[in-house]
Amino acid sequence: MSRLQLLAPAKLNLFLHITGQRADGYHELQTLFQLLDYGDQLSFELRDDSQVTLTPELAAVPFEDNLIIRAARVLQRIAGHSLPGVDITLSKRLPMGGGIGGGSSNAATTLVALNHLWQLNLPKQRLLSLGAQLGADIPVFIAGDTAWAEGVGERLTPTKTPDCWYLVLTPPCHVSTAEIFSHKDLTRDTRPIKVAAFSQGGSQNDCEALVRKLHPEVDNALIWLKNFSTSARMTGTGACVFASFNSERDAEQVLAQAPPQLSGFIAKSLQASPLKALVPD
Ligand SMILES: C[C@](O)(CO)[C@H](O)COP(=O)(O)OP(=O)(O)OC[C@H]1O[C@@H](n2ccc(N)nc2=O)[C@H](O)[C@@H]1O
Ligand SMILES: Nc1ncnc2c1ncn2[C@@H]1O[C@H](COP(=O)(O)OP(=O)(O)OP(=O)(O)O)[C@@H](O)[C@H]1O
Repeated sequence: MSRLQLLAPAKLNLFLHITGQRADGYHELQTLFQLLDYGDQLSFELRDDSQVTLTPELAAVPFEDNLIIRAARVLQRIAGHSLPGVDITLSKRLPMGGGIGGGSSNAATTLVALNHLWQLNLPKQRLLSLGAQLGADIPVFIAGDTAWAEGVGERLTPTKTPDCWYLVLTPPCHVSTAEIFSHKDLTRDTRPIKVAAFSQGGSQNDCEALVRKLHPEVDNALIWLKNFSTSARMTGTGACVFASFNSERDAEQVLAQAPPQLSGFIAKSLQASPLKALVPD
C-alpha cells in the first residue's frame, strides 16, 4: 500500500481538573477525553524520492515546527535507514488554539499512518511514548478511545460515554495553552476524584474562569450557549465551548440562532477513532 487517507478527529475535555504540578512544571490533571466524528482530513502518499512535503502549509506555523512534520521527523530518525518520501495533504477544519486538539490529532495520525506506510511496525506502547514527547494531548489520539485520563494526560482508561451530539462554538480568538498553564491565577489544587464519581454535575474545567477573564470572546460564547444548555462548558484551555444534545436536530436548531460573530460546528460523540485499526498491539 502506498496511500492512506484518514480523519484526524477532534476531542473535547468533558471536564478538566488540575490536581497538582510536577517538578518539571507540567500539570497533573484528570480529564475525560471525548473523541468526535469531526476533524481534519489527512492524506499520505509515498514518493519515489526521500522528500517529505505538506500541502497546504499552515501560514502561522513554520514547516519544521508543524506537528505533522515533527512527527514524520521522529520516525525518520528512528528508522536508521533512508525511507521513501511522502506527500502529505492537510484539509484543515479544526480551529487552531481551540482546545479541541487539532495539532495533537494531526501528529498522532501522522505517527500512525507513517508507521504503517513505512512498515516500521513500531508497537502501540512505543508510538504512545513518542507521541507523549511531542505533546501531552497526543497519546489519546494514538490509543484512539474516548478515555478517562490522568498524569499529564498519558495515563488512559477507555471509558464509555453517552452517545450524543455536541454543538461546539469557536469564539474568534486564540488561547495559548502555555500562557494559561503558566498563569499565576490558575486553579491547581482540585482534589482528585474517582472515575466512578464522575458526573458532569460534580466536575468543572479548572481553566474556564481564568480564560473567561482573559478572553471576553470566550465569556460571551459561554453566556450565549448557557441560554440553551445548563451544561455548556469550555474544552481544554479554550477557546472552544460546547454543549451536548440528544439529537442532531436539537443542536442544529441552536446553532442556527447563533449571532453572526459566533461560528461553530456539530459533531457526534465517537467511542473509538478510525485510527485505532492501524495501531499495532
Ligand atoms: C489542556 C489540554 O488540552 C487538556 O487536554 C492539554 O493538557 C494540553 O495538551 P497539549 O496542548 O498537547 O500541551 P503541550 O503541547 O504538551 O504543552 C503546551 C504547554 O502547556 C503546558 N502544560 C501542558 C500539559 C500539562 N498537563 N501541563 C502543562 O503545564 C506545558 O508546560 C506547555 O508549556
Ligand atoms: N498541524 C498543526 N495543526 C494545528 N496547530 C499546529 C500544528 N502544528 C503545530 N501547531 C501549533 O500548535 C498550536 C496549538 O494548536 P492546536 O490546534 O493543537 O490547539 P489546541 O486545540 O488548543 O490544542 P490542545 O487542545 O491540544 O491544547 C497552534 O497554535 C500552532 O502554533
